[in-house]
Amino acid sequence: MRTTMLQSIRSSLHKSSSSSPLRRSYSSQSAPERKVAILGAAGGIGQPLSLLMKLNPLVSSLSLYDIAGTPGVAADVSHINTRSEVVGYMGEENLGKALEGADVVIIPAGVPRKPGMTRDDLFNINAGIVKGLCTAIAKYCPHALVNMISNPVNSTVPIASEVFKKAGTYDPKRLFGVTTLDVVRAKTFYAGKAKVPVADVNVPVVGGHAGITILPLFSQATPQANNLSDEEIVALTKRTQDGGTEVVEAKAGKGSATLSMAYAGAIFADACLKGLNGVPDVVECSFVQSNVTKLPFFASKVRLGKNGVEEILGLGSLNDYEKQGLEALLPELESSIEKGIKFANQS
Ligand SMILES: NC(=O)c1ccc[n+]([C@@H]2O[C@H](COP(=O)([O-])OP(=O)(O)OC[C@H]3O[C@@H](n4cnc5c(N)ncnc54)[C@H](O)[C@@H]3O)[C@@H](O)[C@H]2O)c1
Ligand SMILES: O=C(O)C[C@H](O)C(=O)O
Repeated sequence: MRTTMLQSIRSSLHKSSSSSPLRRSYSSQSAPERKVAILGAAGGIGQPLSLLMKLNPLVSSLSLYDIAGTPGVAADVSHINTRSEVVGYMGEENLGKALEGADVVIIPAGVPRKPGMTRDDLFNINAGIVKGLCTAIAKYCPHALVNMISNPVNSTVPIASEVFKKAGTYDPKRLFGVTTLDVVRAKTFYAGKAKVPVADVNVPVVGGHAGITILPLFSQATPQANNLSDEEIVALTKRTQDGGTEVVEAKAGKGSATLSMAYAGAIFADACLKGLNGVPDVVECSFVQSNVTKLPFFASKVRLGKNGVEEILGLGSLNDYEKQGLEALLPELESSIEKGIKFANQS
């Protein structure tokens, strides 16, 4: 029973756009040494994400950093009999050690929403946290792939890019806003409505990670469902855009999505590791520096490789409803990006 459950979690983490025999044998037999650092590891997302990364056989060293609570989380997770060595680091004086040699840094550090708040309401606290952490990344592991989870992602990713530019370490191929939870939600909600097996579903989600900037492209969903009305597609779109708020309200003041986010973060980090390891055809949606629209950052499908972003895939063909959604999201996304850039340069 125990083995079966572990196997199924692992196989879910390892399932991706291509499941060739080459990939299966590669990941299980000859995975190189990889260090993953989680910043904010003792938090609501950080703890289950630490667990999921401990289950990932592509990780050889797991570095858990937070301002408090990491010794306990690290001791706990380290007893799990999987490949990675786990070390917990607590306090700013230990941040450098936590980051040194990291291949992938995942950042879920910062405050979450309460009911009635927007993600942008988190800016005042989280912008400073992200800026500090990215300054340390530039110093201690400038070549790591950075997976930004902290909200507002539409602004924290631009903040990170400016910090790295100032430090002279910016490589746009290595900076990612994690929007995987939007994809996870779109898949779940679509499968439920279209009555198709959820494991077979793919839905690209583009734009950004807040409200209307989250644009699921159900016209490109597979398997294609012909049984959904326009009204149902509108409702699915809105539910995907409001998925975070749905959880915030249900948690009634006790935070935002943590478990589903940890799952989504683990999927995205796994994709980054596979890309680094040379696994072909690893494609995930992510908020990255982009030429897909007139905006400097945009989420779309991205092919991951040995240097991070290998190729930014276009939007594909959009129907009229999606084209309207795209036009509508650009001003809000632009101002969130500008806010992040301005913050990084003035403070
Ligand atoms: N991208 C997404 O899809 C997505 C989804 C869910 C949540 N989030 C965001 O993730 C963030 C974390 O959410 P949570 O529920 O885990 O919050 P949480 O409060 O439970 O945990 C945050 C952790 O960050 C730590 N922290 C604070 N300042 C730090 C610093 N300077 N260095 C290192 N760690 C620090 C805290 O000690 C805490 O353990 C929030 O900003 C939330 O909005 C993003
Ligand atoms: O909604 C939030 O505040 C957290 C996160 O961005 C989410 O989408 O669940």
